[in-house]
Amino acid sequence: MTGLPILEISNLTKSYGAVKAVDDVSIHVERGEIAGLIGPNGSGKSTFFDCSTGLAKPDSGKVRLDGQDITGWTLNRIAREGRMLRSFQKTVVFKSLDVEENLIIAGQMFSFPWLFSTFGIGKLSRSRVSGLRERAQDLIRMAGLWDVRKQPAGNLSGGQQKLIQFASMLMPEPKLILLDEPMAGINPKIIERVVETILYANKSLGVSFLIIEHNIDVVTSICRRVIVLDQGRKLAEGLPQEIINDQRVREAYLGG
Ligand SMILES: Nc1ncnc2c1ncn2[C@@H]1O[C@H](COP(=O)(O)OP(=O)(O)OP(=O)(O)O)[C@@H](O)[C@H]1O
Repeated sequence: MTGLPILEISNLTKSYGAVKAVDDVSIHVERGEIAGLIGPNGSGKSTFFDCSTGLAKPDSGKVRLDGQDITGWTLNRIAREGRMLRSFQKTVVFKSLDVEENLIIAGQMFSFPWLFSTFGIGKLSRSRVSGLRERAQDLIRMAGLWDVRKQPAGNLSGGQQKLIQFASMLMPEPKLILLDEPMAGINPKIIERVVETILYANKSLGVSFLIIEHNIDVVTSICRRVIVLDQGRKLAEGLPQEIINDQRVREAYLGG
């Protein structure tokens, strides 16, 4: 992992009234890396994501994606032009559409946003859908959802819906994904599957990741480097093993 970082954020600051949610934080994500962002509740992790992905405007600081200054770009522009996507803590799927349709729609929204319907009749529409369907089916197999691919997403478990959401994010071939607590509220079997899917996307599809996660076992097993926030400031940064042995991190977050 050499060369320019895929994501470089410098001196990011964001206040809400008197609360300094993020206070002069600088971090980077190397190309091809899975990095973790951890810290206690209210330490500024989601605000940091919001300001990095165009959802909130930072008070100051710079965001560079692949060497390009994207500070001030909207969430949409960052997703489409920058190919940096983010997830939210709440899972969002099209509940009445089946798994395969969910993924095809996700690909459609990015590749052909000017066309109203993916599933409309017509030759162009059919060839467009067949390309998207092929990619969708590869991702569905990889996410372990093959047997339920024709079921409405709303009939599946919360964990399976998370997998659908994650696989949908891979449809537009992103360079970098920011995941906000991907393991929250899902059972250990699905956690294993989400981990495998992240590792597949990283190794086989070349997607870099920055992941907010409270499950420390997951963080230490998949992240190459971990950054710790506390009260809006960067408390520590290093290899997972260094981080879990760091006394400051233990006191602020890991429980002494
Ligand atoms: N929209 C907002 N308006 C006012 N205060 C906010 C807003 N968003 C966040 N905050 C405050 O900013 C601080 C950081 O919150 P943030 O949600 O970024 O932390 P977090 O580390 O993501 O927490 P958690 O792990 O609970 O999701 C908190 O004090 C929070 O109350």
